[in-house]
Parts: sequence; C-alpha cells; structure tokens
Amino acid sequence: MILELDCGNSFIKWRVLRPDGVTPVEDGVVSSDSDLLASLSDAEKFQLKKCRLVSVRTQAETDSLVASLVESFGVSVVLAVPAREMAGVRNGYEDYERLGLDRWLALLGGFHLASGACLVLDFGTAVTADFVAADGGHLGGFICPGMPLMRNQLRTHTRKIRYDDIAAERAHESLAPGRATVEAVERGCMLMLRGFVLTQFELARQYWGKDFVVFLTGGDANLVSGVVPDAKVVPDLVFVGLAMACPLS
Ligand SMILES: Nc1ncnc2c1ncn2[C@@H]1O[C@H](COP(=O)(O)OP(=O)(O)OP(=O)(O)O)[C@@H](O)[C@H]1O
Ligand SMILES: CC(C)(CO)[C@@H](O)C(=O)NCCC(=O)O
Ligand SMILES: [K+]
Repeated sequence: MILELDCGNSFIKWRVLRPDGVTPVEDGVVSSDSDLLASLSDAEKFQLKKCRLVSVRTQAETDSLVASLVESFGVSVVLAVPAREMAGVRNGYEDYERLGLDRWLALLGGFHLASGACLVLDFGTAVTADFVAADGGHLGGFICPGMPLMRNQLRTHTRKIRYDDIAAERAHESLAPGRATVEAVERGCMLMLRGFVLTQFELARQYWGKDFVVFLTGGDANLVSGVVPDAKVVPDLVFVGLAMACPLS
C-alpha cells in the first residue's frame, strides 16, 4: 500500500491508500515522528511499499523522518519539491523555492478541482491564503497566525489570560461578546479568522467577479466553514496536490 504524509509545523497528517493509489484505507494526525512510526507499526497489515511526502520542516528534520521510514518499513520515498510550473499552474513567488510546499500542493489541488480560478485558504498553525487565476497564474498570497498561535501568544504574553482547552471549546458555542476571559479571547480570535476569510473573499471578488471557487483546508477549516457561501471544505487538499506532484510509477 501507499503511505502519504503531510508534515506541518505542529502535526503530521498521514494516510494509507490501497495500491490503486486512490482508495484511502486509514488516516490519522500525530504530533511526532515517533508517534507516526507507532501508528504505522501497529499496522503490519498495511504492507507499505511506497511513500510520498511533503514537509515544511527543516531539511534535517525531513531527512531524519525519511531515514526512519526507510529503516522501519523499507518503503521507497518520493518527496515533493518546489517547481516553477506544474499541472498548468505557475508559481507566483519571485523566488519560487521559498513558497511553502504545503501551499504549493494545496493550490495545485485547488486549481485542478476548480478547473479555473480559485482561492485556497489553509487553517493550520499558520493561516495562509493563495490566489490562482483562471489561466493558472498564481498571484501570490498571505500568511498570518492561525488559531493556536493567536491564542498562545495571548496566553504567553499576558499575566491574566489563563484557561483550559475544555473551557475554550465551550466558548465557541456562540460569537456574542464575551462575558468571561475565555469567551472574550476565543471569540475574538475566531472573529479575526472570519474577518481574514471575508477580506480574502472580497479580494478574489475584485479580481474575478463571481467566477472562482473557494477552498478551505487545514485542521481548523471547520472553524470558518459557513463564513463564505459555497466555500468547499476539502480536508485532504494537500494530498490531492501531493498525488499530482509525486506520481508513483
Ligand atoms: N485530529 C487532530 N489533531 C490535531 N489537531 C487537529 C485535529 N483536528 C483538527 N485539529 C486542529 O488543527 C490545527 C492544526 O492544523 P494543521 O494540522 O492543519 O496544521 P499544522 O500541521 O499544525 O500546521 P501547518 O500545516 O500550518 O504547518 C490545530 O489548531 C487543531 O485545533
Ligand atoms: C506558511 C507555512 C508555515 C504554512 O504551513 C508554510 O507554508 C511555510 O513554512 N512557508 C514558507 C514561507 C512562505 O510560504 O512564504
Ligand atoms: K498546512
């Protein structure tokens, strides 16, 4: 079977596909290399042969993970690498190698699924927006802190903002002005995210009128689903692009 990995800054998303390269068998989210190896080794059943991988981590971290995968499972690993142009999309960065590979793959996937202009919004550790025109020209994008970073910056740099995860989750039942610290912070950060989404949507409207598709992906995409009518939540958008960038012969 085929192992697919998306190594982000906080988590590694993994999934296993049947040898047909299409049908998912199992997936998961882990926070370390060792947790990944543990999740997969439970699974002699997977009989992993090949692996494709995208990483936004350092070269050293990525090399070390690849070495562990080869050692533990004997898989052959294909890594996504930067490209100036692929699948009809032209990388919009002045220095194309500097565009985060997770962004590049998500926008390749988005352009493929939309068959036209698209706005790709990814809600992970960081939040990113990328614009691809109907002719495949990537216009560039934006990067800002995601929900976990916003919330942790407030907790770290103030004396009196302190609350636990369960209270945080409860605070999201509504977006009314907070009447407790946890509500004020969680809803405030949520409104920042929603405002970001609306601003990007407005910009896409200015460029392309109504003729574009909005994609939401990343672990926190569900927080903003519903902000933009008709936006498509595609949790595996990076994997769609990964399969395009790393075909396994
Ligand atoms: N099963 C899960 N495990 C961990 N985080 C999850 C899970 N489901 C949703 N999340 C949310 O996803 C967010 C992290 O998103 P994601 O995994 O896309 O990004 P990342 O890999 O940490 O970072 P990035 O891709 O930006 O480098 C967290 O804020 C968390 O709330
Ligand atoms: C922005 C993140 C952290 C999002 O995961 C990643 O795509 C990245 O590290 N990018 C490199 C910087 C850039 O894209 O300009
Ligand atoms: K990401």
